[in-house]
Amino acid sequence: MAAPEERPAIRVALLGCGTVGSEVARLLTEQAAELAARAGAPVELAGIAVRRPDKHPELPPELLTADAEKLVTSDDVDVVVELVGGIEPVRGWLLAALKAGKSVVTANKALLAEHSADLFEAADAAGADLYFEAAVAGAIPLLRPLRESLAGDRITRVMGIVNGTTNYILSAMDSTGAGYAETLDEASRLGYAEADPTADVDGYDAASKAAILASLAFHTRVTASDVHREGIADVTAADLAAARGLGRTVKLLAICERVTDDDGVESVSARVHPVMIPRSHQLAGVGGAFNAVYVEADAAGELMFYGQGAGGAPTASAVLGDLVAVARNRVVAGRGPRESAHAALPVRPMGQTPTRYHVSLSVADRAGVLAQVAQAFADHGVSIAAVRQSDVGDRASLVVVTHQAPDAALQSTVDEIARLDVVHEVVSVMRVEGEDQ
Ligand SMILES: NC(=O)c1ccc[n+]([C@@H]2O[C@H](COP(=O)([O-])OP(=O)(O)OC[C@H]3O[C@@H](n4cnc5c(N)ncnc54)[C@H](O)[C@@H]3O)[C@@H](O)[C@H]2O)c1
Ligand SMILES: N[C@@H](CCO)C(=O)O
Ligand code: NA
Repeated sequence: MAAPEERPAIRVALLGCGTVGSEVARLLTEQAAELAARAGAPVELAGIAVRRPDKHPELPPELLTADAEKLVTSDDVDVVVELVGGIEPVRGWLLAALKAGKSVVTANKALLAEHSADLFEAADAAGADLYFEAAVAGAIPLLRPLRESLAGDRITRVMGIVNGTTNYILSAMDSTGAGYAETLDEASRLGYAEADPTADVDGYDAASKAAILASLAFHTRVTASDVHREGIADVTAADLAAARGLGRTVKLLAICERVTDDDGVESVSARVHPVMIPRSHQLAGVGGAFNAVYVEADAAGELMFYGQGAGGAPTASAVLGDLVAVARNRVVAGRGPRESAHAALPVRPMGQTPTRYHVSLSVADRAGVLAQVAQAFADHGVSIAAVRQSDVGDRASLVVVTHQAPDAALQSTVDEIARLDVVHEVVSVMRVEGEDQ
């Protein structure tokens, strides 16, 4: 076999040269010799598509174009690296590239969470590769472990912090005691939240990632619309104070589970919502903009993946890893893993998903109140795990933590409790994960 530098180069079309793309372009140039040695052939930029080429004096003008559509099907291109983001027009470009036999590396979780089936089909038909490690948890190697290293195991659960912006905000609210709006303003001022933080704070970003994780973990097509989504905008300083009182904290978690019902029928549940977890839980110690994901599998047991989930260079690391994998496959005329959706499990609605609740109430401090509250739980078939009462003047603060019950039963219980005359205020309602110490 010829030396790597003597083999025909793998030619790369880079779409987008912003936060992540500019780091990919830099590393491709600076590490050209090492990348060639690892891939088995030189990996070279054939073109870079950006919205405004005149705004990029730092890039070689002969590589720049505003016409991504034309670049992706050019005969001179083997691999398309997409770092533009969003669904249209990117979906059309990538389908055209795959149909033309180009392999695709992308960091685009929004696109993959909606359209990975079409993209994989196009890749399969043309014998091309589709890699997307950077789309979930940035630099952290997580998707390839799920697709490859754990392909022989049976995964039962994937749970973690997959959005750095919301983790930063919740960590700050926990340490300062400040409210949500105030903390979001501060995060924006410091550059930890984007100008439009909607996709992060309302949980859309995490829900896309949950869909991708559930699809890979359970060999089932799961799209973003299958994921139950709640963001952090309704998390209050009172919620964090209630959590603190119980030795817990609040995190926005993506939780993907294989659920088996009493008849042995399996389904998949995927959800994103704020959760109270014990401070002793390893995810509680994940602060600031970091990401961490737990994977539980039958044979492997528990695995934890931790690191930087965003940022130009960390995300570019994952993109370049994929690019080397794709280049290696090209050099030996092979292919990476295809879509694995053979299990085709049904997706369980949130209402039927077993969860546990923490409910903090301000109630009248008189005989029979606790009995009325307990009766509401009993009426909905919800079993109570712990109750704590403390007196505050003529009122009492009542904290109830439940055992697992269908989420819909827990919701109806809380609705009924809120209507009881003896309940002055529902101070905080939140799902809980992890054992109490
Ligand atoms: N920034 C991060 O930390 C991070 C982390 C993980 C994944 N991602 C994903 O990576 C992708 C890129 O993110 P980013 O932060 O680098 O975005 P960015 O906004 O910094 O860069 C986007 C780039 O796309 C180009 N572009 C936009 N429209 C175009 C068009 N019509 N034709 C050609 N070029 C066009 C822009 O010129 C710009 O260079 C997104 O899918 C994002 O979700 C980003
Ligand atoms: N906006 C995302 C970037 C990584 O996908 C975050 O805050 O984690
Ligand atoms: Na990753």
